[in-house]
Formats: sequence, structure tokens, C-alpha cells
Amino acid sequence: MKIGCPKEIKPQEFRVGMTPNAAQEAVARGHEVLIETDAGMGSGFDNDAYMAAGARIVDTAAEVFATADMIVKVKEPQAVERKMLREGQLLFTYLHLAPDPDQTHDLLSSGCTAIAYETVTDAAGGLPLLAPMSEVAGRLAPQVGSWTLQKANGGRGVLMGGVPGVGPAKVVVIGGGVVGTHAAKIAAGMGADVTVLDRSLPRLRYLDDVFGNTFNNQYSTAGATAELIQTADMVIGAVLIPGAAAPKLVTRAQLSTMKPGAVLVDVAIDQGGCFETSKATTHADPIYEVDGIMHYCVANMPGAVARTSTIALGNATMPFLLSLADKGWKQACQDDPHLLAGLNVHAGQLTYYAVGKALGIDVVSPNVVIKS
Ligand SMILES: NC(=O)C1=CN([C@@H]2O[C@H](COP(=O)(O)OP(=O)(O)OC[C@H]3O[C@@H](n4cnc5c(N)ncnc54)[C@H](O)[C@@H]3O)[C@@H](O)[C@H]2O)C=CC1
Ligand SMILES: CC(=O)C(=O)O
Ligand SMILES: [Mg+2]
Repeated sequence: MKIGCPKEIKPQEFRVGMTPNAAQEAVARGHEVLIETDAGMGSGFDNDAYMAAGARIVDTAAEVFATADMIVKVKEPQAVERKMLREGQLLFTYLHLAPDPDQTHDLLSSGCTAIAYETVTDAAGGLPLLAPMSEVAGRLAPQVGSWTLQKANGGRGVLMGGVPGVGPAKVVVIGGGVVGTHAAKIAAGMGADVTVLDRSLPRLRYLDDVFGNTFNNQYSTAGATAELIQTADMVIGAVLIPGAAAPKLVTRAQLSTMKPGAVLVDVAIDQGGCFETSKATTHADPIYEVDGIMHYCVANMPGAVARTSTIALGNATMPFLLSLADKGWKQACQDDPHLLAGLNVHAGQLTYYAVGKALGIDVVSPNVVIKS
């Protein structure tokens, strides 16, 4: 198979879809790998590293899209990339379609087959291709939140760990999955007083067993959230209902109940955000203020630490990528129901129910599509 990896073009996105190690494994199995020139530079992988792995460097994204059977990326295809996708081509990347009708319609009309990293599942009920980036974004959230809390950035001027004689910052994390757990660990490590809210009792039991008194946990209800945000210096949004638009858990009216200069970090922004006042921002211009409350809503947080993120993502995607290349998407998905869970679009049909529900589009079962 011809596997193509273009350079990411989302603003300030320095990750790349394939590492030289992944390219080398694909080449060793007889596949041809095309990398757009300088695609890996932002992650510290130069063209020579890919050529040493047996990949071919091509000059333009247009050539990658025109030649490859499978396109491997990190971020959802941008409008100019969507125009280059074609019928029968396989796209393997993050998509986050539920809050993105334009992208969804473009993918449907391209005729391509699109497998979304964020809905591929595993036997333990997890999301193995989302997890590494959730680990990164979770660990970054208290870091960027504490920067936003600084006075010069519009925050209330509170130090995470406090100092002797002055108490620490109060941090509330809504959602105790991968992002939430990593965010809580780092915030607690910085000395903050942390409470994690989740709707899953098994998850709360797990957090209690593993982390003991390192941070508090509480069952997530509208009432508990309303009470906790009033005293919070930082609220981190980390909820997920796989594939679906994020539920709005803090309303605009509630901002006036919070302390002026408190910070909302909405990591769930790639699924539309879990605060009513969230709108996606970029690394170039990451924060804004609404009703005295600072918001940080960068939809590609891991791009800030591109080298760590590219290697972590590549470790997780490689076995799936090799299976897709070796067998073709249909056989690979027939053999692995967890990979089939990643199928969002095929030949003009939407194949993921939560996306169809969010956007009001009819859905065809992926099980039907792979048998056609
Ligand atoms: N902005 C960025 O750069 C990045 C964003 N993300 C996003 O972060 C979000 C979270 O991802 P993960 O932690 O991997 O998901 P996860 O599935 O591991 O965790 C989500 C948690 O939210 C909980 N939850 C659902 N509804 C809730 C509610 N009403 N109240 C409290 N908890 C609730 C679930 O029980 C689950 O424990 C996703 O939208 C993901 O796409 C992930 C990586 C990077
Ligand atoms: C998960 C995701 O969208 C990201 O890493 O950018
Ligand atoms: Mg994202």
C-alpha cells in the first residue's frame, strides 16, 4: 500500500502522523511511505531520518494526497486538505466530527473512508488512540491553567501551591478519565487542593483506591458542580461521551457565581467544550475573558509539546496503521471490532451513531458497511 503523511497545517501544530520508526516498520512489510518534505521537523525528525527509514520525501501535500492509498495525519483535515481527499482513499487521523458539520459534510462528499483515532476502542473499554494525547493534555492543563491564573494574563493572581501561611489554589476537575486523572495528579503535585468530579462510581472507586488522599473525588451532579465552582480558582473540563458533543456543565449565568479572575481550562473543547462560554482557541492566542472569568480552550494542546506527543501517538497508532496497510481497511476492520469502532465515514455514508445524533444525519451501521 502507498501510505502518505502530509505536514500538519493547523496553526501551531508541530506534531506529525508518522515517526521514522513507524515508517521503517511499514517499509519493512513492503509498503511505500511518502512523507511531505519537513513534515517531521516540528517534532525533531528531519527528512534524512525518514529517508534512512526507507521513506520517500515528496515536495507537496498535493502530491501526497494524489498518490497515497492511505493518508495518516494527526489533526482533522483542514478545508484545503479535504478538497484533496478522493473516493476510495483511506484517512486515518483525529476527526472530532460531532461539533464540526462542515468537516463532516466535506468528508461525506469526498467519498473517502475515514477512521477516527478518537473512537477506536480497546478490550478494557478505553480509547487507546485518544489516551496518549489525553495523558499529555491532562498533564498540560494545570500548567497552562496556572500560567493563566497569573495576574498579567488576566487571572486572579493565585499560586498553585500557595506559600507557608497562605493556602493553595482550589482546582476542580470535571471528568475523572484519562485527561482528568493526569490533570489531577499534576495539579496535586503542584500543591493545589484538587477535587475530581465524575459520573462513574467505578471510576471514583478506582481514583480513591489508587490516589487515596492525594486529591478528593465527588459524584458529579449539577448541584455539586455549582457549589464547587464558586470557590474554585481553576476548573478543568475533562468530560467525554465518546464521539458525542460534550455536555455543557457550566452555564454562562454561573460565571457570575465564580471568583473574578478564576480560570476555566476546557480540554473537552475538541468535542465542542463542556462550558457554555467555551470557543476553540489556538496556541497563538490561547486565552480570552468572559464575565471576568478567563478561558483557555486550545483544541490541540499536545501540539505544544510536539516531540513527546508525536512519539506517544506514534506508539499507539502504529499497530493499527500496519494492520490497515497489510490487510486493507475492510479486512482489518472485519478482524478487529475495536478498529471498526473508529469507522466514522465510508463512501458518502456516516457510520458513527453519536455523530449522526449530534448533527442530525442518518447513519448506516458500520457492520453493514464492512459486509457490503
Ligand atoms: N484539547 C485537547 O488538545 C485535547 C482534548 N482531549 C479531549 O478531552 C476529553 C476527555 O478525554 P479523556 O479523558 O480521554 O476521556 P475519558 O473517556 O477517559 O474520560 C471522560 C470521563 O468523563 C466522565 N464523564 C462523562 N460525563 C460526565 C459528567 N456529566 N460529569 C462528570 N464526568 C463525566 C466519564 O465518566 C469519564 O470518566 C475528550 O473530549 C478528548 O477528546 C483529549 C486530548 C487532547
Ligand atoms: C485528541 C486531539 O484532538 C489532539 O491531540 O489534538
Ligand atoms: Mg483536539
